[in-house]
Amino acid sequence: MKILNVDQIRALDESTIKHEPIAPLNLMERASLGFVNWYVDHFPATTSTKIFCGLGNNGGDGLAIARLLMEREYPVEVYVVRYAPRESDDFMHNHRRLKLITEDIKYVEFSRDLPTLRHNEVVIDAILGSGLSRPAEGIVKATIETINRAPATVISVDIASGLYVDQANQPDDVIIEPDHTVSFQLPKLAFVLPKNGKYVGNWHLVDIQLHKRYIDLAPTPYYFTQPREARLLLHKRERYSNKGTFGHALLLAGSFGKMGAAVLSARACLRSGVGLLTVHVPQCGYPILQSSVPEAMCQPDGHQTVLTGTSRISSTPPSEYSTVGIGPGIGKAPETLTMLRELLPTIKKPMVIDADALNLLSENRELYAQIPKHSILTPHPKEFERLTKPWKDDYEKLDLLRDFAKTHKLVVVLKGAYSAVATPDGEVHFNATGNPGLSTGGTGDVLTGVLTALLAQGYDPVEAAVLGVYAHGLAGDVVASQRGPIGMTASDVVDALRWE
Ligand SMILES: NC(=O)C1=CN([C@@H]2O[C@H](COP(=O)(O)OP(=O)(O)OC[C@H]3O[C@@H](n4cnc5c(N)ncnc54)[C@H](O)[C@@H]3O)[C@@H](O)[C@H]2O)[C@H](O)CC1
Ligand SMILES: [K+]
Repeated sequence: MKILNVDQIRALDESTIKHEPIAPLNLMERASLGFVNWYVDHFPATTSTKIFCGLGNNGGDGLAIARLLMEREYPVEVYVVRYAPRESDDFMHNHRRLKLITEDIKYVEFSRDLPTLRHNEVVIDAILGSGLSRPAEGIVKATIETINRAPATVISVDIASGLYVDQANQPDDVIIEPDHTVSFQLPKLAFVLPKNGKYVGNWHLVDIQLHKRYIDLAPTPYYFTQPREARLLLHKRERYSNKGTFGHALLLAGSFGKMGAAVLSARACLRSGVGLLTVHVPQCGYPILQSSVPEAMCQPDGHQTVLTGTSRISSTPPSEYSTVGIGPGIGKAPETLTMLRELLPTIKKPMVIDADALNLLSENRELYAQIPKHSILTPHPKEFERLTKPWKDDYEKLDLLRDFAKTHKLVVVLKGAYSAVATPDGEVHFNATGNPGLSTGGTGDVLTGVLTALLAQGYDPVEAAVLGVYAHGLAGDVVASQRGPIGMTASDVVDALRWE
């Protein structure tokens, strides 16, 4: 599913009006009805509902929503925040329609006009929508502050008032902090950026049949992966396949005290359909890996506690495996850096690079050019900062991410809420699955194992990253639903991986 920018959203609106064709007022009615259907599904008709409307089309939506809820006998109060002398045409039209069914529309010009908001009521925020062009001030600001202080449940129409659709807010901007955002048809970039969490709440999309052809043709680097889209990437397993069909992966992982990372990664790799797996570990890890992951072959390093290289031990060079995954628990010993230095130029296929392998790279940036093109890197934000440089907000981080992936022709999975998969072409695919329970030790090692397995099976690296991140997050969601997010461990996530 595409994520469009604010100009495209406006043009999509116009394109729908022109091509369907539909009168703007009827499109507003359709959007408002979509919101109301969602609302009716979530809140009973006894819910005391206060709707705050601005003077533009977001406010127009609010007025239409008020009328539609009144028709359904919800106890509704309407507050129009009068911050400017002019209203939009569709606002005015809906204002007239609402006045036909109620005399009781309240106007907020000064703070004293604001009502007291209680915990057992719902506030619908229809003050400002995608038309936001400057920070909230004056009575708009005072209204937003009053709503944010209130114990009421808050639901924003389309987007929280004060939040920009696709550009950074300033730290002192006043923005609604909703419990839910009910938006129209397509997600907005602001919804998937981690720092905006409290300005978005739980977000939901209602389909208002905007012009499909416009959406299909609209150029955008940003996508939100829906479950259906991720599942389409899954390869079917042929009936007459054998373990050779699914590749032979080499995983370089572990060091003294960090063998758990190797075990988790290996187990995840095997649970993700790899045909054969060889794990290269320091000698101290040999009995650990052999006994805890009997399905994997184990190759001990020449060194007791850290990884130094495969060449003295094995006659099969890493380049002969279907793919190589490196990083979980390897530490940053000088010998391990030497190994990485020697390894990278020999690998001609995309590989998976994680954790301390990324840290070693960031401390030796001349190695970036040696990373096989289209390899998958899986940094968390701190690791990504080390690979690049600090950023001032999520939008700058996103630019850095796209730039880095494009410049080095890599697939970069920036982990976090809505993990972002950046492609060598400069696209970014935001992932829908996952929950805060995944912020626990070892889940990153699990992801490395998953991605290594997918590359070994011949998945295209971008598809592997999108599908792998989706499946990993989904496994986390399954665990969270069964035992709650707090007690979740990385081993649980491995066991919950499913491919169907
Ligand atoms: N695209 C769709 O899918 C549909 C969207 N709808 C709704 O329309 C709004 C966008 O409406 P618009 O009139 O363009 O903008 P706003 O209502 O957000 O703002 C009105 C107006 O206010 C001015 N303004 C901007 N910033 C401020 C500020 N900080 N303080 C005061 N005033 C400000 C500016 O001049 C704006 O033009 C969208 O969100 C949906 O809710 C349609 O109803 C249906 C289809
Ligand atoms: K709003």
